[in-house]
Amino acid sequence: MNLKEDDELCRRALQSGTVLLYHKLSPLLQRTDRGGYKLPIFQVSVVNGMLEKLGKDAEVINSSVLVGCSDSLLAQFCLEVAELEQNAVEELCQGVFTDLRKAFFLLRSSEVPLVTRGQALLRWHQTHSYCSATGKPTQRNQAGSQRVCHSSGITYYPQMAPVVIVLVSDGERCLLARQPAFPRGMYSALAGFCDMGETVLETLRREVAEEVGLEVESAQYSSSQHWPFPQSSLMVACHATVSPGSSQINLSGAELEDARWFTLQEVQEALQRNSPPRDIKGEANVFWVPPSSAIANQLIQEWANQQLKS
Ligand SMILES: NC(=O)C1=CN([C@@H]2O[C@H](COP(=O)(O)OP(=O)(O)OC[C@H]3O[C@@H](n4cnc5c(N)ncnc54)[C@H](O)[C@@H]3O)[C@@H](O)[C@H]2O)C=CC1
Ligand SMILES: [Mg+2]
Repeated sequence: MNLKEDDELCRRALQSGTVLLYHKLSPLLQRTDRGGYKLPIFQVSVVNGMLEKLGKDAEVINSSVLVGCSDSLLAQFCLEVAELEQNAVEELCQGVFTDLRKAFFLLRSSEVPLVTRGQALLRWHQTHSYCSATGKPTQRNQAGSQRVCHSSGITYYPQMAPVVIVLVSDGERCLLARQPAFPRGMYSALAGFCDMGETVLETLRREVAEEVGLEVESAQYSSSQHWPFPQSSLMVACHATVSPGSSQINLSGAELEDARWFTLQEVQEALQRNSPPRDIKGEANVFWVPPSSAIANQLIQEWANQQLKS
């Protein structure tokens, strides 16, 4: 917390901290010996060395934004290097800048929260460099935890839009749906943004009614997750039930391409597949679910475990 409030302290923490690199909001990933990918976290001295080799001003490092603190209490920062030559950075850092949606599937679940938080903060800075009241430039503090317009006195803080994501069950089956933009074969839980002033339960009931025409009987909170798409959301994950007698799906609006009830067996098979399945080529109809780093996967796992118990 002190690092957010105290510019000088934060500047010092940066000198001994670690940095994640992004190029136009795509994080740098490195290949592992086992053919997978990992998220490299660089010592600031390494990034400074890289800047020097590229003939860049050492001041660039000061535009890093504080993302968090490691288990060993080292401050962690993220840095947008869009002004540097992408290939040159990739070569020097032995990595590849990778679209975040792809990185989601490539990284371990434990690496995902950090990489998404970094991108969300960098994106927020890029889109809040002007005051929406005066149109004048805003100034960030050293940590990048706020921006101030000195003309209007308004302080801006990074924002998240609340979203409810809900796995609906009729007791025997669970309801999963797909949007046209989803990768082929992938189905997920229903989701929707909270309207201004709504409670989580009101959003949940409205979204289920709007998207699939069902009336929720009961609902229960499960957990939450930060989600970087399309801007920055706080996903509030819930389970809900509908009465088995009123489970007729009625797709409405253009948002969903399909919504279906899936049995426990179908869901278990999907959970065991890779996300996305490697053998997807030619198999247009193979059903799979979001990867374990997505909260939808966690809801589906919880539902399957609950069904197995009962
Ligand atoms: N983490 C996960 O496992 C999953 C995450 N999601 C995410 O949940 C979010 C919401 O799901 P949707 O079904 O798309 O929402 P939705 O059902 O509310 O429909 C999206 C529409 O809502 C409107 N909207 C209202 N407030 C908005 C805001 N603050 N930002 C953007 N659009 C807003 C827009 O017109 C947009 O086209 C998406 O960002 C999606 O990526 C969805 C499924 C799984
Ligand atoms: Mg939706």
